[in-house]
Amino acid sequence: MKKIVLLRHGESAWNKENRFTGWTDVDLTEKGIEEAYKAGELLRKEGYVFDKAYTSYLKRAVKTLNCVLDRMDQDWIPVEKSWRLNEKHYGALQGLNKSETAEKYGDEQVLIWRRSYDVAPHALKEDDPRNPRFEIRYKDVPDAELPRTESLKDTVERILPYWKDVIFPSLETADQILVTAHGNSLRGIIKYVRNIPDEEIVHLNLPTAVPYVLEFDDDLNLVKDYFLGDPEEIKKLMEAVANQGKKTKK
Ligand SMILES: O=C(O)[C@@H](CO)OP(=O)(O)O
Repeated sequence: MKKIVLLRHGESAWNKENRFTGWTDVDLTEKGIEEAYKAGELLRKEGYVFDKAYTSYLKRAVKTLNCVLDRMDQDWIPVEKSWRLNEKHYGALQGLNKSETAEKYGDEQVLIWRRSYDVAPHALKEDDPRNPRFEIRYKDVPDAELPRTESLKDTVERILPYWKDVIFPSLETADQILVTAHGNSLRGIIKYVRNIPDEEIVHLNLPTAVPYVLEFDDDLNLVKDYFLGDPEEIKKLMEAVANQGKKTKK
């Protein structure tokens, strides 16, 4: 059985402050580092031996991967980073507190911005210092491909070439692959792989640092997918993520 493990990064500074993050390069908190080590411990106990890992250009994902591999004593495996695995770009919402945004625009609107498939938040202006075109790390990405905001649909469209051409074909020679990325970039991958309808993807909330396993048969058909860990605890964590966009959450 071939496996791809998807892992959202551990808690970041802006997860803790409940701010829209997107492409902002915030670090892990102490708790986030602990969560990442815990995920590594779980994967080690379950006997995972990864052939290769993929991650984004954002340090919360990169550092989570490093903690996981450290705990598994698999620091040596090849790692490839791609901007295409970055979080959904949250446009002008980046930096704003999610509950305060819900106070201002309502829970419904925030849910649409956070979880709908094809609605994007307002775009960053061309001269906004947060515009990715000013960042050296994206210097090799054609400007037309650099987002100023994204819907999940846009995110899926920029991830898919990388998934189809690089990550998925690597299963032909590898048995176990780890992808460490972000809540929405991974929702996009799961939506594609499981063929989840647009209106149902609203309900999927990925908790931080809980491994999600995709199992494939020898013909690379998906046969099983599941979270690793205690289902009751994971359910609570998923609900907590959903509630981050509500007025009552401070
Ligand atoms: O702010 C973000 O970039 C994401 C992930 O933390 O948040 P949300 O869960 O609101 O999509």
